[in-house]
Amino acid sequence: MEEYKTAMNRLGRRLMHAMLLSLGVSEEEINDTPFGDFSKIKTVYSLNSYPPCPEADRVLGLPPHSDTGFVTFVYDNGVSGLQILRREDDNGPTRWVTVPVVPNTFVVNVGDLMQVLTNGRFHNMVHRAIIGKTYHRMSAAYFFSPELDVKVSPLSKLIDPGVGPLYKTVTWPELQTKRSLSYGHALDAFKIDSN
Ligand SMILES: O=C(O)CCC(=O)C(=O)O
Ligand SMILES: [Fe+2]
Repeated sequence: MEEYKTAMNRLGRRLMHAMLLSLGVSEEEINDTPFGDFSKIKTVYSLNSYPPCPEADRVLGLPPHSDTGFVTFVYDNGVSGLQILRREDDNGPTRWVTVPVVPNTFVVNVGDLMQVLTNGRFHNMVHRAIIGKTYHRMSAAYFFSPELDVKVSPLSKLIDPGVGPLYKTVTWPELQTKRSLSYGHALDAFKIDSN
């Protein structure tokens, strides 16, 4: 387990760095944040079990939500069931799309705090888990979030000078509290109105 944790942390760090570098944030600026070297990152590992149900259409495995941290890696046992909410676009109205199962890969969910950190450049992903009629699905989610005392705000490089930050400074527990009140819309409370 320790070995797995070390490997996952290395992967999470590489991913977060790659995401920020892709937006033009320098390695130096990333290392200036309280989680650049990952010393202030908190990880949570959660195992989910979704047994089959004859009336699968009438139940949900996990209700719609966005993860509140930075990023989440999801690994499953090869049974599909994770769905993401696609917003209305040229291909159709707002709809649930099943994430295809690709063996030996992780699905990465972008969480609320990544949206804050990148000032909305990366967007959180609303998702849910459905239940199958026949197969038992299991998944393992590895969450990367800041330590409880870390204040997250948009990186200055990603703030448009004419507009200012789109989100207030927030800690993970503050976001979690809002989440329990308005499931799936926790971030709304921390948006800065540009008017
Ligand atoms: O089981 C899944 O695929 C999703 C799990 C998930 O969204 C969560 O644990 O937050
Ligand atoms: Fe989730």
